[in-house]
Amino acid sequence: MHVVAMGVSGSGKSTVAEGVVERTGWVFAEADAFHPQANIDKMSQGVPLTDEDRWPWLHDLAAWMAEHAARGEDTVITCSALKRTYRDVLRADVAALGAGHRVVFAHLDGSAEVIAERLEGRQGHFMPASLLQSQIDTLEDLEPDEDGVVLDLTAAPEVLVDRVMASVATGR
Ligand SMILES: Nc1ncnc2c1ncn2[C@@H]1O[C@H](COP(=O)(O)OP(=O)(O)OP(=O)(O)O)[C@@H](O)[C@H]1O
Ligand SMILES: O=C(O)[C@H](O)[C@@H](O)[C@H](O)[C@H](O)CO
Repeated sequence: MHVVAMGVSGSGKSTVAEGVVERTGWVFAEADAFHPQANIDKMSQGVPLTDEDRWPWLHDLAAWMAEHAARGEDTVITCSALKRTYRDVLRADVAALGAGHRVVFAHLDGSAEVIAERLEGRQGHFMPASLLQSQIDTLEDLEPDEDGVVLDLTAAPEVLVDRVMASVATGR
């Protein structure tokens, strides 16, 4: 089982992913830790990443999940995973290991206003609130054939973790 907490910057991915890790003890990674410094510098300067900036990063994350999957370990990651094609990359390496391995996306979804307030209240993070609009413009919702769940990001973190665990428990 591999859970990807997805959504735009400030949507609550880290909060939910950490809650899932507390409950399950699954191996955890923040996608931000996989960005090359050039990507972090770009975002810090308020410049949105391009597809070209994101592909190697997404492939590294997919490989990381599959390495753990191959050892029989479950994982939880945070990753914006904004486009369908990005999620296709994230799923691919684990899927190649065969049936029985799942990558479940948990999309933290909500209004720009609530997210902007959260970003403005947050200290010490490289991602400026000014990039929120480009994140929203880039976001493609989960499609019906994708294994995942859409969550209302205004719910309490414990409720969000309950929903993720319920969708993980449901076979696909
Ligand atoms: N369910 C929630 N209810 C209320 N506040 C929340 C909730 N989830 C997260 N927050 C707050 O919103 C802010 C952003 O959350 P968080 O860092 O988890 O988002 P993120 O999607 O991981 O952001 P980024 O992608 O920029 O790292 C934090 O200050 C966090 O405490
Ligand atoms: O795809 C992207 O543009 C990036 O992943 C961003 O979403 C940030 O890394 C993240 O949201 C900040 O923590």
